[in-house]
Amino acid sequence: LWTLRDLGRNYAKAQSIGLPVTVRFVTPGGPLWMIFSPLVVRIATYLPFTKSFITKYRRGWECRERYRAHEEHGELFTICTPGGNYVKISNFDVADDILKRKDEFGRDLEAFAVLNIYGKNLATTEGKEWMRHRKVAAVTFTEKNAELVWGEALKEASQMLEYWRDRAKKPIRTLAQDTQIFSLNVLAAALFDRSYPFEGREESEAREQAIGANAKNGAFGYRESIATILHMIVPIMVFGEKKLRESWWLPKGWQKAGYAVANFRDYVTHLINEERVAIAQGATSSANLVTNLVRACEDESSGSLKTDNSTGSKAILTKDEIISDLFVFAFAGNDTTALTLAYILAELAAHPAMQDWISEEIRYYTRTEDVTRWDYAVCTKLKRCWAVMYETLRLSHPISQFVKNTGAEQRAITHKGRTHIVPSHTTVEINTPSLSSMPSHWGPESLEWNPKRFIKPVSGFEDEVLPPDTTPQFFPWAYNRLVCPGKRFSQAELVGALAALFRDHRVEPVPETGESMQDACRRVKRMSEDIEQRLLSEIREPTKIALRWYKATR
Ligand code: HEM
Repeated sequence: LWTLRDLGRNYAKAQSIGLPVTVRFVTPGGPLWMIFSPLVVRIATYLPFTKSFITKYRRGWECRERYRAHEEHGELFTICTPGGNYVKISNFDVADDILKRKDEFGRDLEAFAVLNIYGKNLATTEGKEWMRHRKVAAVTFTEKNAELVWGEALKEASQMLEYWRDRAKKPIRTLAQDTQIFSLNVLAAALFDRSYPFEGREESEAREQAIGANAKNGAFGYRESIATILHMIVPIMVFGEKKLRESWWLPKGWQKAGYAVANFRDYVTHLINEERVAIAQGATSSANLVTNLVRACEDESSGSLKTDNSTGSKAILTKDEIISDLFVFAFAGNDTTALTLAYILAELAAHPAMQDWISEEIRYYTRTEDVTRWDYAVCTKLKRCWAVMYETLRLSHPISQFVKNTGAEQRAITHKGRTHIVPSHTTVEINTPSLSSMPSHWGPESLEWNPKRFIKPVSGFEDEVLPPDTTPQFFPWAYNRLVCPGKRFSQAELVGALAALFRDHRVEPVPETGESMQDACRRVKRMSEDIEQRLLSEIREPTKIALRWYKATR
């Protein structure tokens, strides 16, 4: 009854906006629904007449429906739920207007509170506080750092390929978990300058058992800590670090998460102190993110080193804020890139001709198969690899919605000459899967995965033209003030991975019994675009994609 009362109230508010209204009986971001919806939806798949329920209620429906929901309800419409109203936007001008009015359509800080494990940071602040973090982030992600990422991505991807060819269980069904290990290792190098050899999940479990798994030490301490934190972020938020560590009655894995939080803090604190001493001694250092972040803060301070947590008069970030920002870089930078790489590889497996198309270009710019000799300058030359990355993000993006909130006041939105007043505390979501698939903008074949749409062929590789990576009509990394600080980082990582994997090798789906290769490709394409939203949007059943890597013959 309570739910129905809230739904009734919200319906009245939704109608006042003057946009078409559609009702959902559960709140998509409600914690209970987040936990139980996969189970509820799975049960529904076994029942008759549930197709429409599954289409609307399975989390991440926006990624599967793409522009079709807006075709049915209009470019702007309101979803009314018991927990609040959601205005969905699929119009470039309105989206642009909302993104520009950052102070009016701010972040839903409550939804982001989960990232405050180490205190407030770039992703969980607004206004002046956000500007302070943002200013430091802007000088932290340097081209030198992207170069470091490029080198590590090449190395890790070559090792991952070796694993897939020689050591992994065949056929390979671990695409999603392997790309996560890849991305975690690249992140370790970029953040801390620590290089880890690629190893499959089973290999690392065997190694852990051999050395006696302990979250507090071991050569892989940092990497395991961050992986554990990312995996257990919800229990960490609910119970807190101390309770997780001290509650014997909680599952062992949860206790381990408590130690992982402390472990990451100790590790980073140690590195920050080391860096501050290096600065005091005038030593030059590497371009990793810890170094860059600490140096950016020290440059702004009076020069006096602070090993305590005081802000002083000039230092821009305290030590805790530096730790929290580094954590959020790891959080924002790991799964986004890992999931994107999984999408890319699945799409490429389903489109063999595109593998040849990018390989041709990679071979043109790399004269040797020794990846350690591939200069960072090669990265921006591989336009076809960039096009593959763009096209995949266009159709399958790990962050499907730009979620904004009207905050304490009502806000006006103008659409096609009509002004709509959106009440206070209403969520406004820019629906990118719809914007990036509308046939009116992308053409009648908007749902086809075709990277060539991003390349203007002229004559020869050197003259091919690639559009910018962010415009108001295509913004996988957001744009203007909100642009992702890790944009270059992720581009170097993804293009590096593609170059190392596809120069001399190809991947193909392993057909099921009685299935032709063509049908297997179609199935893999379908599965790679069957997306479900967990924390981010990801392939719903990645283990059902079976792959095989082989050396290309020429
Ligand atoms: C394919 C990979 C990636 C994609 C598609 C991506 C996309 C985005 C987008 C769209 C936003 C804006 C979100 C919003 O305003 O609601 C964002 C923000 C952010 N991204 Fe990325 N990102 C990627 C990789 C990375 C990496 C590798 C890092 C860091 C190592 C990173 C760090 C961040 C941070 C810290 C923010 C928040 C910025 C702020 O609040 O000012 N991202 N990203």
